[in-house]
Amino acid sequence: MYQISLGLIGVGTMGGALALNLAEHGYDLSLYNLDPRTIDVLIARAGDLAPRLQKTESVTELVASMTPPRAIMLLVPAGGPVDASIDALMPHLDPGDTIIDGGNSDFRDTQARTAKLEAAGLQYLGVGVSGGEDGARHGPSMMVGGSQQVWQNLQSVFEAIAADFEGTPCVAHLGPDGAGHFVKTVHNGIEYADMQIIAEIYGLLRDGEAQSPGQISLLFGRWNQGDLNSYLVEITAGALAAIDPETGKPVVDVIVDQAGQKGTGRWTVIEAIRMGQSASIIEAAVGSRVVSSERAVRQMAERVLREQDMPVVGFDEDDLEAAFRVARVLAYAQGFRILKAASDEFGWGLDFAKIAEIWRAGCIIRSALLDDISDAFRSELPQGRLVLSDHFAALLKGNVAALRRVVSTAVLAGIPVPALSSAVSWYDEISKARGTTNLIQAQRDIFGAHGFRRSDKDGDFHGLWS
Ligand SMILES: NC(=O)C1=CN([C@@H]2O[C@H](COP(=O)(O)OP(=O)(O)OC[C@H]3O[C@@H](n4cnc5c(N)ncnc54)[C@H](OP(=O)(O)O)[C@@H]3O)[C@@H](O)[C@H]2O)C=CC1
Ligand SMILES: O=C(CO)[C@H](O)[C@H](O)COP(=O)(O)O
Repeated sequence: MYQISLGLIGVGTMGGALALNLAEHGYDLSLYNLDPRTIDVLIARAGDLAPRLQKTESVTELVASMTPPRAIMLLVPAGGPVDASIDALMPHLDPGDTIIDGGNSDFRDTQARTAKLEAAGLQYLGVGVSGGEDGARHGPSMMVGGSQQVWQNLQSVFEAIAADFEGTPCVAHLGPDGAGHFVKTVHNGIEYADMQIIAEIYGLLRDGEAQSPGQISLLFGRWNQGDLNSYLVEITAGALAAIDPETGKPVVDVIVDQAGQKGTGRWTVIEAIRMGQSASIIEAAVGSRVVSSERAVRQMAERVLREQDMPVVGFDEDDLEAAFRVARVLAYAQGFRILKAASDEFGWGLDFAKIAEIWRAGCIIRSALLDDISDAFRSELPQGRLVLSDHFAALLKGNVAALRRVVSTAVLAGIPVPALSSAVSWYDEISKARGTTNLIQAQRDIFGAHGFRRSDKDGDFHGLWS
C-alpha cells in the first residue's frame, strides 16, 4: 500500500480548514505558516483533532518531520507566494515527493511548475478547490490536474475529504498539469456571472420598485425552493436578511458597493477570447466589478450624466425568475464552451458530464441546474451545444420572452443590467441563422482587400468597390 506523509503550507482561511478536514479523516499532518502563531491558534481550536496536527517552524523542519514519499499542499496566494514556497521546498525534497497547489493559480503557471518539478524528479498536482472555508472544512469540490500516477497515489486522500453527492465524492482527476486549475478558473468565471445576475435582479427590485432587502430576501428564499435552488441563491437570501448590529440597518445597506476580484474571472475572459470563444456574460460580470471600483467617478457621473425623470417601473416576479433561469443557463453554456475549446487545444479530453457532477456539492456554484447539465452531456448534444439539447432548448425558448421584458424595462428605466442584457444578446446572436457579418466582410474587403466567400458559389472573391 502507498503510505504517504502529508504536510501543508499556508494555514490561512482555506489551509486551516483543509488541515482540520484532513485530521478529521484520520490523517496526521505537519503544518508550516509564515506567521507561526496562526498554527497555535488552529491547534488550540482543533479539540480532539489537535494531536494529528504538528507545528513546524521552517520549511526545512516541515520536510524533516515527514517521511518520504511526502505530499505537501500549498494554500497560499496565487503567483509569487506559490513559486517562493516551491523554491523553498525543492532543495529538501526526495525524488517521488509531491507538491500540491490547492490555490487559485493561473493554469499556465501550473503547467510551467509541473514541468519544472518533473524535471527535478519531483511530482506536482494543480488542484482547484471550491467551497470557501466551510467547504474546505467539511468537504470541498476539487478539480485535479496532474499525472495519472500521482493522482492514483493520492486519490484516497482527496476522496476522503471531498464533498459527497449521494455517495459520490466531488473530486476528479480531469487531465494533466494545468487542467484542474483551468477548470477551477472557468468555475469561478461562471461564479462571477451567476453572482452578477443575482445582483442585477436585486438592483431591479431595489431601484425599480424600492423593495427592502428583507422583501428581496424572501423572494430569493422562495426561488431557492424551486429549480433555481443553489448555494448562491441561498446565501443571497441570507445576506439580504442580515441586520447590522451597530446600526440596526440591513447589512447590505452598510456595505460599500465596490467588488473585489483576485483574477480568475478576468483569466476566464482572457482565455476565452484567446481561443475565439464568447464569454460575454462572464465579461459583463468582470466589467461590472471594475466599474464598481470607480466609485468616485460613478458618483460624479450620476450628477452629470443621468436624466432627471427616469420612469418608475415594476417587474413581474415570474418574469424575473424566468429571466434568471435563462441567463444562468447561458452563462453555464458559455463556461462549458470555454472548457471545450481548452480541452481541444490542449488535448485534455475533459469529461464535461463529470465536471458538472463534481460541482453538485461542496462548491460555490453548486445548483440543481448541474444535474440537468450532466444529463445533457451524457446524451448526444446536437452540434455539441448545451443550448441545443432537448431539455435546454425547451427551457430557453419557454423563458426567453421574460428575459426580454425584464431587460427592456430595465433599459428604459436606466437600471444597469450588463449580464442580463449580454445574455439576451448572446441568445439572439447564436440563434439567428442570418447574421450581419456579411457587411463586415464587405468593409474588410474595401479597406484591406481581405476577400470574402459568396453564398451562391465556392471560392474566394473581391468586390468591385469604387
Ligand atoms: N478564501 C476562499 O474562499 C478560497 C480561496 N482559494 C484560494 O486558496 C488560496 C489561499 O487563499 P486563502 O486561504 O483564502 O488566503 P488567506 O489569506 O486566508 O491565507 C493565505 C495563507 O498564505 C500564507 N502566505 C501569504 N503569503 C505567503 C508567502 N509569500 N509565502 C508563504 N505563505 C504565504 C499566509 O500566511 P500568514 O498567515 O503568515 O499571512 C496564509 O497562511 C488562494 O490561492 C485563494 O485564491 C480557493 C478557493 C476558495
Ligand atoms: O475561488 C473562490 C471561490 O470559488 C474564492 O472565493 C475566490 O477568491 C473568488 O474569486 P474573487 O475573490 O475574485 O471573487
